[in-house]
This record gives sequence, structure tokens and C-alpha cells, in this order.
Amino acid sequence: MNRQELVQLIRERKSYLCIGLDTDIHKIPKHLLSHPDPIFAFNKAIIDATKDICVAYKINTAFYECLGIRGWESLQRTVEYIPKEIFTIADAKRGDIGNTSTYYAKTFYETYGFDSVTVAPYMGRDSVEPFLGFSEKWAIVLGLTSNEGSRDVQQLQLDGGFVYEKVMKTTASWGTPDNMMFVVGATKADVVADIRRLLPDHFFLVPGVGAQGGSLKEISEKGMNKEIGLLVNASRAVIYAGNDEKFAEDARAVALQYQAEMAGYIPA
Ligand SMILES: O=C(O)c1cc(=O)[nH]c(=O)n1[C@@H]1O[C@H](COP(=O)(O)O)[C@@H](O)[C@H]1O
Repeated sequence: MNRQELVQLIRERKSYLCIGLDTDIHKIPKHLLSHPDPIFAFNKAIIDATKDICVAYKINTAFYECLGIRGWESLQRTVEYIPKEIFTIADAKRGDIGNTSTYYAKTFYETYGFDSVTVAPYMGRDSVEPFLGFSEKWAIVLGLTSNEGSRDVQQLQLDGGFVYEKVMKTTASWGTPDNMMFVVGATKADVVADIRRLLPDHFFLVPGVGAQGGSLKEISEKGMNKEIGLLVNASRAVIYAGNDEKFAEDARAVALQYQAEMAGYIPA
């Protein structure tokens, strides 16, 4: 999916909601466990219940990889089930020497057909560039992450800024706002306006609302650009809103609350 299509989808749906399919076999409703593929059964119900109000689904591969071959099958069924007009993110946080990154990129873009993959930029230019050479595919690079540990390295002070600022500015020069986005944690709303000034045109993937306590209001007010430029992810707060037969309905109700709030922040 290209940037124009993504922006149009956001405007049509008045939504920049990304739903995180962090589907944990231990947390899904018990009645699904008799299904031949419980993870897919859960995801299918969530997708059916929310596909008209979100613009992206983020599949965190950890929850699938840990189940071995069956997990990869659930992942594949899920990504194939997501309607083509919705942006898909493989949240795999990859990045290695160039030769290996090329095969990570092929895995997620070609074998599984995702629109994007999350990438850790620590190994530098040759580890990120292989994710940028595919038409209408996106590398979503870790910028300032939502977790406590972001203080350990990302928020260290350098001459003239923080490590994360240097990393984001440098990494941005390897791609364009048409093939690269950045992860900016919702829990870091105090510096989002500064990051937006540094990178006025890029999309930001913003995880950390809901279970991690980030503010949708603050992130929206400080992080939006003229093309909206935000995908705000919620995983647990949406998908585990309920835990019985009506879990998908409960997920929709929470997703609708986010969407309604987002509609209020999108300028006419
Ligand atoms: O890259 C990510 O998606 C990510 C980056 C980050 O800084 N913080 C973060 O929470 N995430 C992911 O976003 C999701 C957040 O899940 P919830 O806290 O349940 O909404 C998880 O899949 C995390 O792995």
C-alpha cells in the first residue's frame, strides 16, 4: 500500500487506529480452544468485528513464533484474511547484516504479503536498506520506544540531542516518507512535538495507548501532520476487552471508542 492510499483510507474512515493482534493462546476465550486453529478463530472474529473502523492490523510475530509451525500457519491465515485495503504490519523487529536482512524482508513482504515490517536500526544503514527496496512496502523503524528501558540507551544525551533523535534523523536519510515510518511510543507524548518537528513528513506508528497508559489525546494533538501521519496501535485493550462468547463485540465497542475519539482530532 502506498502513502496516498493510506492517507485516503484514514480520511474515509476518520480513523488512524491500528489493532494489535498480540494473540496469546493463554488469554483467548476458552470456548475457542476446541477449534482446529484457535488463534486464527480468535483473530478472524476480531477482524470481522473491527475491519470497518480501523486502518491497520499489527501482528506481533512473537505470539505466533512461540507456537512453532502451527503459529506460523495461524499467522499466514490471519494476514491472508485481512481485507486488502487495510494496512498490515509484521511486528517482528528485524535487522541484521544486509544479506540476512534481505531475506527477512522477503519473508514478510513476499512470502507472507505484509505491507510493512518493524525494523531495529541498531546495526546501521546496510541492515535497514534491504527493507526499503520493495515497491509500496514499508520499514517501520524503532525510534523512541514506549518501554521503561528506552531510557537506557535511546534517551542518553549526546552533543546536540538525544541518541534517539540522532538515530531517527540518520535513519530517515536512508529512505523516504514513502517507504519508512518510525515507532514513537505513546508513553513519550512529552517529546512527540519535538520528534514531529525533526521529521515533519513521516508516518509514526504509535503503540502504548490502552494497557501501557499512553494518552491518545496528547499524541494526536502533538504528533499529527498535514496528512494525519499517525497509526495509533492498541493491542490488549481492544482484543481482550471481553473474555466470553461476545469477546468480538466487546472488542468492537472499545475500538469504536478509540475511532470516535480519533474522528474528533482529524481536521475537516
Ligand atoms: O514496535 C512496536 O509495535 C512496539 C514498540 C514500542 O515501543 N512499544 C510497544 O509496545 N510495541 C508493541 O506494541 C504492542 C503494544 O501492546 P499493548 O500494550 O497491549 O497495546 C505490542 O505488540 C508491543 O510489542
